[in-house]
Amino acid sequence: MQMIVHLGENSYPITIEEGAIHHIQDTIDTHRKIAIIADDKVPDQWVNIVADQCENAFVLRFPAGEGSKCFTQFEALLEQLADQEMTRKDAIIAIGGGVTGDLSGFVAASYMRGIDFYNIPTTVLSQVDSSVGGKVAIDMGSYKNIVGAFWQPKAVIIDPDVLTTLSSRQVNNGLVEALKTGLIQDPVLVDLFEKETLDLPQIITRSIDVKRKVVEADEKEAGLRKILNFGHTIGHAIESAYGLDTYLHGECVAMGMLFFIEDKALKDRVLKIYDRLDLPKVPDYSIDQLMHYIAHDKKSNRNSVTVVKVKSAGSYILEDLSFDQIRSRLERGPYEE
Ligand SMILES: O=C(O)C(=O)C[C@@H](O)[C@H](O)[C@H](O)COP(=O)(O)O
Repeated sequence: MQMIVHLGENSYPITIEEGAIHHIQDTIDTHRKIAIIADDKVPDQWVNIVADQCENAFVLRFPAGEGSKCFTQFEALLEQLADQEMTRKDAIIAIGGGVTGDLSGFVAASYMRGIDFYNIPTTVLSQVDSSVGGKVAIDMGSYKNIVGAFWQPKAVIIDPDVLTTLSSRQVNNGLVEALKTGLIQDPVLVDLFEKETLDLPQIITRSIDVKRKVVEADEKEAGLRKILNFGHTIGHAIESAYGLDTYLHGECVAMGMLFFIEDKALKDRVLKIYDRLDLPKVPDYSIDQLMHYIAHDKKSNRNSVTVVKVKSAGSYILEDLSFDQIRSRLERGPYEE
């Protein structure tokens, strides 16, 4: 199936289809020089399938992990594009997860002030969320996504078949972003997490459809798009406080959501889903340290931060909380009502 993200001249198609990786020419102009960027954990088989369909491609690998979303890696990739004499007419294809998409997308947004960027997500997290919407970024030290741009891809190709090479931890990590999407916008998506078997293609399709609509309504996060940050205010802070490679992004978002689910029955439901997904418990934390990171959140103002709360599945409340109010939320802890 195909969906279009309607953004005027930045509109693009999203293909969601088993086997889609075998016919990328349907949405990618492959008759030009193409830099394929993937981290070193993306299996060769996926990279080769894509490279073999391009007329003139070269592959750039970088070390897997959040640590690669840094200035050094960003610069190294840009240098390699220049060494390969990439021009403004050429393009980048990212194959991988959220880190690969964020980093390669920011390289694409920056090289010669912007070249075409295509995303072929190969993790659940990137297939349900990060590949769509054009947020591209690197981290600065332990501040997450603090340097970046909005740079929409020209096309996104989602092939659920490529998920077969992922570890179950990676699958579950990604599913958290889909659960997040359900909690803020789509109760049926939440129900899917309680079925006997998890229907991944359906979870992906429903998540991306919500994401597409939110991005169409608010591309640059002036208002509504902030709801996609449910769980991220405290989640990003935990991710930073524990070192960016201790917990996975989705695991931290799961922890962060608990602080702002404001209904006991819903929280119990969500905790059962967390058990099923084998997610880690919220570790001990220093409130001062988390507050330090929260103050640098992109949703922060001078003394407050916009947070997303959920009282019933499929609906959100956007609220400005003072730092003191956030502090008392942290004092109460994630498991209290
Ligand atoms: O696309 C968005 O908008 C999101 O907020 C999706 C988030 O799940 C994603 O993790 C995003 O990268 C975080 O955004 P940030 O603005 O807090 O860096």
